Amino acid sequence: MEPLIKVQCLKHVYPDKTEVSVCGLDFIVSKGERTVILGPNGAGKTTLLAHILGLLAPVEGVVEVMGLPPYKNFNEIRKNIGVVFQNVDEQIIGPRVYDDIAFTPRNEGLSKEAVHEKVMKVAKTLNIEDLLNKIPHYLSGGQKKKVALAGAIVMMPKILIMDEPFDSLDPKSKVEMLDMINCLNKEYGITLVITTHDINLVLGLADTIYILNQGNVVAKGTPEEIFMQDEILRKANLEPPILVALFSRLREKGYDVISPISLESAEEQLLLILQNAGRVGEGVSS
Ligand SMILES: Nc1ncnc2c1ncn2[C@@H]1O[C@H](COP(=O)(O)OP(=O)(O)OP(=O)(O)O)[C@@H](O)[C@H]1O
Repeated sequence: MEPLIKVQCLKHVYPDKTEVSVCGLDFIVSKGERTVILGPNGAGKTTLLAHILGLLAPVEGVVEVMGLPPYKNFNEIRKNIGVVFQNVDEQIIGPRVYDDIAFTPRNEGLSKEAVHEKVMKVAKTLNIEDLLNKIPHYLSGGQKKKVALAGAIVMMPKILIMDEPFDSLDPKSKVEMLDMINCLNKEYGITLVITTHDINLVLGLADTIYILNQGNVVAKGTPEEIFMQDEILRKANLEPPILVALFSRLREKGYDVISPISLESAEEQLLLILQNAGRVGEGVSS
């Protein structure tokens, strides 16, 4: 099956002559996949997203979304992609939250009733009905992210692109955002492409991870595969999630554990170790 997104050895030159390349492994995203892009500052993650969105045109290489070069088919491609930019202030434009979310459906010429139905549905999905009358400018950072997400998915796009969705969120809001994003993927089949520096959230978010470093796509794999590759991570200024690091230390000490992909899997394995040591239920305190 044709991938939804394909990028092969992309080269971009910004007006000030800064050259950015995303070469090495091909960047391929299939329908329904949750793809996370990791990499140090300046690796080219946002540049890659801008190409997928058709905001930039490559000097060399292939960028295709649904088989088409996005920059040449901007309107058609953008109908199928929702986006939440890193700085959401730049994308929230409505005088009230309701108008902001209603922007795209109104633009598409939907009737007043149809627009209202869409806005209310997405507000309910993201649990932001109480914000609809507010002035976006005065919302908190986390609320703004949710409003931007609502605007991005109000037309239920095939693909959702998010640049640093957890940036500046408090721990509880990060988990809420993570759950919302996963729900959009699970319930509505939306394909996800996400960049983040929040490595500890990646285990619960990614089917596939790509690592970008110094102009190259240096690794692609499942979280389990990626977080085993210490050398690649180190070179890209990345550290494995804390749970993965802990379990690799346990392995080094001879415990028969596998890298956990969730808190639940870590808990299960730790309880087993404690059970085998005969200490579960003893209220271990030392
Ligand atoms: N508009 C621009 N004009 C000139 N150079 C730019 C522009 N936007 C980005 N760059 C440069 O392109 C390179 C890649 O930047 P990009 O924002 O894609 O990296 P990133 O991986 O998203 O970084 P971060 O993790 O810090 O967000 C950097 O060297 C950056 O300075």
